[in-house]
Amino acid sequence: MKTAGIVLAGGLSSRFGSPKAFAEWENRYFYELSLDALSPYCEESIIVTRPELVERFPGDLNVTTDIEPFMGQGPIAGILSGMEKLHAERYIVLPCDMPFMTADVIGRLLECHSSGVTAVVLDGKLHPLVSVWDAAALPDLHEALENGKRRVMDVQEKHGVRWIEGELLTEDEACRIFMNANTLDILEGS
Ligand SMILES: Nc1nc2c(ncn2[C@@H]2O[C@H](COP(=O)(O)OP(=O)(O)OP(=O)(O)O)[C@@H](O)[C@H]2O)c(=O)[nH]1
Repeated sequence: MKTAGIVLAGGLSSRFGSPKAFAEWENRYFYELSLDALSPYCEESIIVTRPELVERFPGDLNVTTDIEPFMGQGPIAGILSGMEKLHAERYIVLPCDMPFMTADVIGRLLECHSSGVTAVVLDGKLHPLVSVWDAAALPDLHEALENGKRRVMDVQEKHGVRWIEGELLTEDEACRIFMNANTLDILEGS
């Protein structure tokens, strides 16, 4: 079964103040850290970003933009666009703003996935973007966006999302690994 990775790297990064894909942690760009976490499990990965950022990525990477007419319509547009442009039977999706995500956690998430959609909940907080999707969800992503619905979770629920909780990682790990670097302050405090 072909598994592909999708790194969500669009959006405005308005809280962060500069494109989060090119924020750095220990001399690695965030997008590189996401690709590192995905690479052991994905034959190929694709980065879905804003048009003006495409040229900033190295030419040997698979980089694309949200498809029209859903450009910039949130993470759901990035997931749909990644699936449209890179064909696979299942996808591991990661936002580019979780720089401490590990390949080990992604491996455990994948092990928990059987069919439909699998995503993460930790301490009652949902992380719908850290997720595994069967390609069968693609028509429903389309339909949602065509109807102006942008909530990723609505599509996940339609596919009987399995929320993975304690089996994925310990409480100590969770806090840091699932840290969303939405602001520079959060990153600087790490
Ligand atoms: N491809 C794509 N990715 C997106 C889009 N909007 C957000 N993302 C990505 O989805 C993840 C979560 O994004 P958010 O933090 O909610 O939004 P953001 O636009 O990055 O940041 P803010 O402007 O501060 O809300 C990040 O990895 C973003 O890069 C979009 O319209 N298209």
